[in-house]
Amino acid sequence: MNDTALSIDNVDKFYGPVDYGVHAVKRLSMEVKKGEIIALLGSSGCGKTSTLRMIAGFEPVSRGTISLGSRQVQTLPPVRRNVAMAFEGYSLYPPLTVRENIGFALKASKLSQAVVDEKVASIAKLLEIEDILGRYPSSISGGQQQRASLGRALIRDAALHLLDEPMGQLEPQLRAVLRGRIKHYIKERGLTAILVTHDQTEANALADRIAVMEGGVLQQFDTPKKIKERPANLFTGTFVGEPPMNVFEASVSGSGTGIRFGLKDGVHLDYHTSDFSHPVREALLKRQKVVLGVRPYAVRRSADGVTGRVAVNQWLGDQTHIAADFAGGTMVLVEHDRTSLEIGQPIGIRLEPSSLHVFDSESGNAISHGEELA
Ligand SMILES: Nc1ncnc2c1ncn2[C@@H]1O[C@H](COP(=O)(O)OP(=O)(O)OP(=O)(O)O)[C@@H](O)[C@H]1O
Repeated sequence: MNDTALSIDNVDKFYGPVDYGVHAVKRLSMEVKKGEIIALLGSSGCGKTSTLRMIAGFEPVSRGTISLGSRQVQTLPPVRRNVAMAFEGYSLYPPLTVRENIGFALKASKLSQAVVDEKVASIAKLLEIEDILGRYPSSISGGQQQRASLGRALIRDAALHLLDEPMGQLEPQLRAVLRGRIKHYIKERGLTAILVTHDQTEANALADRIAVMEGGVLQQFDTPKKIKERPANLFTGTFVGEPPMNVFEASVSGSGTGIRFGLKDGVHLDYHTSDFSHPVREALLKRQKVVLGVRPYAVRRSADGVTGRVAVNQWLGDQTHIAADFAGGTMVLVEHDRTSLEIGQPIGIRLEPSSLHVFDSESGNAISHGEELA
């Protein structure tokens, strides 16, 4: 049985003439399995909405193919794709009430009015919009319109559900509650969904796999855990994770028993050759320059570490964020206890070899993550 819900194969999107206009999506290829929830994550302008709109059929594909199951759809109009979409701009029908807007999606399904009403009531309860079902779109708030649009998409029994920033207008507490409910709803029904977001918490909480995009290029397509632990390149490493990964340019040199990373301001990080596996050692010593990355949660304070000076010490209620001047840059540490460090105080900073992410200084591609080659 073919369990592929969606295949995107070498897709390019140009706004304006092909090869000369704005190149919004570049040679994108990805496959989504039935029942998966995928997040397209990236900063503004990275091409995620263009990708979603091409899948839905609202934007023509400049090159490449898009298939739903075994059906190529890139030339079909939206109505013939069997795709349900919740838009950023809501696009509810103004002359219909919220109840009619949500139920409208089931018009073609030949369900009895009683069944439609029951389904609408159930999705409205899930989205906490039961009290506005009789109102018209013009008389409800942006957040309510967004939930109505989401309800209209989720109620459908489509091959694919596309959700564009589905909770962008909602308050944080409501977002957190709805995230859980929406995920449960999608999973319970075995729906396949792609959501666009620039919020990594949302992507991590909802998605089975995250597609990280930047500059129209897919940077990495992996589980949230893999993206965090094994970022494919410097972009993904620094984009995903809060606070962001610390990065430092470094030279690499080896002696008989050691590997030395030389950072700015004469700072050296010395490791024993046995701290790295043979393939990692070989890959590192082939280079003269690399970029070292370490997550703030993985930085340790230790008397025998390299000296940094505290520049910021902030207790956030459940964790401390410390920023230290270190090797010509800033090293951020996250600790679980409240610390009493003074500004300007020297601290010893230790980077365990197992927590080091090493990237190629030219391509930005990952070379190793701790013990393992990337
Ligand atoms: N209709 C258009 N005409 C010309 N350029 C466009 C058009 N729509 C988008 N673009 C450009 O294509 C690129 C990708 O835009 P897209 O909307 O897909 O990004 P995005 O990641 O969804 O951003 P956002 O989160 O801000 O919506 C951007 O450079 C954008 O300016």
